[in-house]
Amino acid sequence: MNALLSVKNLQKVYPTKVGMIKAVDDVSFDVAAGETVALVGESGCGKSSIALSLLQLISSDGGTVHFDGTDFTSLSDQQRQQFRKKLSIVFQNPFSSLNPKMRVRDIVGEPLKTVFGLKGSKLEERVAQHLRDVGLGREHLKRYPHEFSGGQRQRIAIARALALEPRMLILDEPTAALDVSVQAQVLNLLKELQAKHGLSFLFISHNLATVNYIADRVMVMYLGRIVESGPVHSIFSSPAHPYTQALLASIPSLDPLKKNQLVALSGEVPSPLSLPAGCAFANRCPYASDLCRTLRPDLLSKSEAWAVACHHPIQGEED
Ligand SMILES: Nc1ncnc2c1ncn2[C@@H]1O[C@H](COP(=O)(O)OP(=O)(O)OP(=O)(O)O)[C@@H](O)[C@H]1O
Repeated sequence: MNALLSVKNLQKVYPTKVGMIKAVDDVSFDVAAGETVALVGESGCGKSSIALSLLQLISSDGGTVHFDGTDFTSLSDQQRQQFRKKLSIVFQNPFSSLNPKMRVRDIVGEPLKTVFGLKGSKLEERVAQHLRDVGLGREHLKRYPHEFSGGQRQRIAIARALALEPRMLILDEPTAALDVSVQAQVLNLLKELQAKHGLSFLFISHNLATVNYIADRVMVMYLGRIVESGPVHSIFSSPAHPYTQALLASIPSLDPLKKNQLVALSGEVPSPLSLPAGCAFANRCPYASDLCRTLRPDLLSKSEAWAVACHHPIQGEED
């Protein structure tokens, strides 16, 4: 696979008054051009820390992030600004991510002005074109964010992210704050835009039904580490990691039109301040052995595109 984004051994540690939190621990993955890779896991497992470290919006504490062949972590701030054009982010909450004092024309136009130097009618034309791409019209140019619904605001955020003509979008729970019917419309819009512009997506979500609908591959995270990764259709029909199995069992349906947020699994999640020596999932795992409690399993290939970090992976029909 020819990777557009290649992350190797990424680390992110937060020093706190009571100790160090390893939010991202030795995470490696690739995203190919045009591919959608999803990152799922319970709250606090480190998904946002990965997204922010990829863009170096927070500094990472180890590892490399190559985008289009260049190591993002070794660039100067100025060089990084250039690169952020190619790798953009859309945040979860369209109510807080858009400046309430700016008109849509300026929200979408600002990056076009500062980066491409557009002004006057050329700028207005380009903004109108980006708005059209996300299903909004010229009549919206002069309006402020509070005049729009949640779904429309997320469309504006997407138009802004696409204004710089990036090759990849990081989508951090892009539909979580929206009504279910609107979620489906935004997901379909993202798919359309992906096909039109050949975009890659890193799609961060709590919602497995949404992931099933939009992603090619999925990475399941638990306490800072990837515990299973591979094609969505394989993993969702026959999960190999007991944690993935438990996540899938906790949702009633893989229909993206149903509200399918992850529910809390039984058993206590270990404190990120003092992780156990062995597998971090062992205390919640029905299959855990003494080996699991003492030796942390590595993420090993199960088949060409499928990897799992478990001493006792669940055997599926394909095995
Ligand atoms: N600025 C910070 N200072 C200290 N700890 C932090 C900070 N940001 C995140 N953490 C901790 O790092 C861990 C990973 O958090 P992160 O927000 O990346 O997880 P997440 O999977 O994105 O969660 P959510 O789905 O709730 O957004 C958590 O234990 C969290 O409490």
